[in-house]
Amino acid sequence: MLKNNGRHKNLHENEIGNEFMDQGYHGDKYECIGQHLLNDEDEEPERNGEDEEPGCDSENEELGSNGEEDENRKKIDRLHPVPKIMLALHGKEPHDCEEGSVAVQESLHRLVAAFQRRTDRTKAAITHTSSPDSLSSDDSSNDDGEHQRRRQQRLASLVPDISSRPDTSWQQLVGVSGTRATLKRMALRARKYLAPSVAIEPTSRIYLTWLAIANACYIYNAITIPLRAVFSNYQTASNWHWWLACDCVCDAIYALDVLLFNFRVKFIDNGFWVGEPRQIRRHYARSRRFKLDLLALLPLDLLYLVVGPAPVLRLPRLIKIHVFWDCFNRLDSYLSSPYIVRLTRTVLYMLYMIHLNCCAYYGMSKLEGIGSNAWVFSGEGHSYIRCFYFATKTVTSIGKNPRPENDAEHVFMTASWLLGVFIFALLIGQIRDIMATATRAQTEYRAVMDATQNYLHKLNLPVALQARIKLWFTYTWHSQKTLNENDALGYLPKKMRTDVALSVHISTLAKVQLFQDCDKALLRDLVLKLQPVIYLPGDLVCKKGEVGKEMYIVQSGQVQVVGGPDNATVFATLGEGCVFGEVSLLAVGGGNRRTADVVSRGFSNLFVLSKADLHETIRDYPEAQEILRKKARRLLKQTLGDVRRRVQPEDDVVIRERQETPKLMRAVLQVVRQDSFTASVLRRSSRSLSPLPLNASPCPLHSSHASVSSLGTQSPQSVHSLQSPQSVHSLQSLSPAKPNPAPTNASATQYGKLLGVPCLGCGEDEKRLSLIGNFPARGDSVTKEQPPDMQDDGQGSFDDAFLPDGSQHHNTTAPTSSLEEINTDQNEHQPLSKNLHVDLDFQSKIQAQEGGVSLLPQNLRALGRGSYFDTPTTSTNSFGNDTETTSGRGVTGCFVIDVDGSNNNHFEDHPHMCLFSKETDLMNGSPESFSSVVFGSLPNPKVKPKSYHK
Ligand SMILES: Nc1ncnc2c1ncn2[C@@H]1O[C@@H]2COP(=O)(O)O[C@H]2[C@H]1O
Repeated sequence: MLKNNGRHKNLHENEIGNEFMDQGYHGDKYECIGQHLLNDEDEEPERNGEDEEPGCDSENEELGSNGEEDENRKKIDRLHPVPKIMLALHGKEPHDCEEGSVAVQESLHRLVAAFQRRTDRTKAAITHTSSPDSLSSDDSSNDDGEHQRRRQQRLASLVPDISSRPDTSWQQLVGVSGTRATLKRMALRARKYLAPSVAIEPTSRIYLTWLAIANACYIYNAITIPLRAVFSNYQTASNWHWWLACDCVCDAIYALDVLLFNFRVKFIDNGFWVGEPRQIRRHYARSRRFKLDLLALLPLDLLYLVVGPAPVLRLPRLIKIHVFWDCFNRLDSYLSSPYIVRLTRTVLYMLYMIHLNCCAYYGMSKLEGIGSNAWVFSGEGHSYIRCFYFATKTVTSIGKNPRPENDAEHVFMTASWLLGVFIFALLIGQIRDIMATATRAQTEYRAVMDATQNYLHKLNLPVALQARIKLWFTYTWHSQKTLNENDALGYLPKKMRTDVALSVHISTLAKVQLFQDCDKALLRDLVLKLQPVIYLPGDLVCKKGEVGKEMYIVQSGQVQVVGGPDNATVFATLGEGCVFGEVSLLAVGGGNRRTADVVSRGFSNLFVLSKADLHETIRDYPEAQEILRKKARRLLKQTLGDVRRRVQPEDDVVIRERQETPKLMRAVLQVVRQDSFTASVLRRSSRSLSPLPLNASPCPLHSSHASVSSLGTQSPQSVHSLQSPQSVHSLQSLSPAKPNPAPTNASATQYGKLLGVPCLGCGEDEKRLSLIGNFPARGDSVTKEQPPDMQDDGQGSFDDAFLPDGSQHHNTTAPTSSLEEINTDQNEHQPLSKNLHVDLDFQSKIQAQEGGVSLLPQNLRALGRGSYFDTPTTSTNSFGNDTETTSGRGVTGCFVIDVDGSNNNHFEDHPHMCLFSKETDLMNGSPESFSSVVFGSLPNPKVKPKSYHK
């Protein structure tokens, strides 16, 4: 039992020792824990004195201090009693296990003693190296209590640092200099690597470092052995012990290479890395390399004792040439510029050949006698330099050498020239190849760029465009050193290409919200489909209205989402990791058109993802679809919001000042009967005339339904005050930019006709349109910037084109029409009021229709032509599925359009819009043909549709 206890003790001691030795910093952590434990006690003033006894600094004294050890033991007993569970596990009662617990406690006591010893050393080191003021106080002060407390505090304040900054605190705590600490760390690491049971990775840095060391020894031997053997003036009796020392070091490294490294280097067997030490040893012992290594270590140098210091005896050391090759091969694959490694190796070969030739020449000269004839070395100057010069001229065949005079000299020269012709030429060729490979990408880039420029030149393209193309080439080359990144990875298996692409672009892709929120597999699926593209400053990446076929991720640089006149309004600036172009790709707005222009701000590197690739991939990831859609909807909403917010302040004017009533209207007013309905309508519709009192109207219809008001000079407040069911409602102007032109003759005629509409077309049972607007000039637009169907609900409803408060969705281009609504029904008014703001971008709608997106039929359906124009019409309405006969050719026509997008053409249920066309029919005519567009509602919502189809 006692023996066992002793074994336990040793075991624990060893463990503790190993822990400290192996773990370096961790050991310090334990110190801190120990210190912590002790600090609790140290806080008590009466104990301070004990801790700071002079004996604490001395290891031996401390160990020998039984009193303190007992004290520690008590502390441990208090803090760490032997756990009952341990006793239970051993099936013993506490009193039965006294001996066992003694062993454990012994170990713990030793552990604590070791902790405390080191802690005290550390404390001493810290206080010793602390600031001068603390030092001075050390010297001067005798009131230890205060000083010790401060030291305790300082020490305690270091504890968190110890855990957070292993390296520096480690150095601080052990009080060693940086170099010593580094050396110690390296030694620990080397020890870890060189532990007998540890296999070494052949690609590890430590093995590569070792190979470089062994290679240096090989090069030393390769150069010095022939040199010392031939040039007798290099190794002399006075310096040969230095050579001997160097030789011994190299031999030791050779031996270590065999024993420490080659017996531990992993190898591949049957496609598996073998790391089992016994197998590695067996494998190396059976290898050819082991035999060569042993041969290289042949201790012929021992013959020095017999024949004296003859460097030739070291020739076997040159057998280890595989170390040289191995080292360069590994460096080749390890370094980022392998060409430098290859070039170095080839140049070394060449220099070594010249070196050997030089030694041979000097050797021959020595044999024949220095300066004995014109061919041999004359003995003048530095022997090695002169011989090296001769050898260089001979091997490269470029120098004029002295003529050989005997057979041996002829043989020597012939061999040298052959060496030069074959081997040297080969090496020079190799250098050329290495250089060509190193610069191949650049050569190809130049060739492509030159060819492109020639072609552009031939095409006679504008110089500016040519310059941009050149700029693109230059920037692309300089930023990624290739014109097509994917080319370089073409030979790799797909999985590996994915890994490469992921690791290359991970910094960007990690910022893409989509990839963060979705299945990680989505990223892998998509990454190879991302095509890198570079855009130059000002390049248009997406054009509003174009069909979206790709979406983009910003890799670097910035792009701007712009809109408004001259693209002057920036909706958003998108940087690295941002995704754009997905709105049209996912048809979130109901169409596949780009909703905004996107411009590259500077040089931008983008990833492009085609529609097909996106759909193919996210088909399997419904959550990704949802995220993209949500984001697209949000963007769409935001863009619309931006458009609305950024409209010119003038556009916000709901009611503008009335313009003067045209003369023609006044003339008409004069000729019609003043108490007629026409006169009443004209007055109400006029810009400046006061309407007659409503009850003066002879028309029963209007007396009961229409409350017409001249709103020309009313303030918005007054408009609101008029909003009774029988009142006229708001007047909207979409056109601040252009004043309403005075009607031309033609339009004046129309205008006149229009003004006469209610009475001309009005039968007793027929209701009329009582809305009159100003005529915009031909070709003027009354459009909105945003097609109404591109709303975020994806349904394309017109209602979504309006702000929640029903305020106007303003045109930012050049709206011109001033509209006036006369409504008789408050309930009717509300939706109509909205509809007055409807975006009527006919041009874009018709384009959209041509592009295959049926926006128009869904939202604008001509339901009928007004009967108040006398121009015959012949065409048939073909909006949507509606087959009603409507519309017509001719000068003008009135179309009542259902604008609520419900495809419901019942007048009773829906507000309507009246649209006047000057020429041709609405559907077949070009958008420019609309000379005027006015909006309005029916005075009587219960009117029958057929009333309008006369
Ligand atoms: N307000 C905005 N903020 C950020 N991006 C936008 C905004 N509006 C539009 N976009 C992006 O610009 C893109 C233009 O093309 P898409 O309509 O396909 O998709 C659009 C969105 O991705």
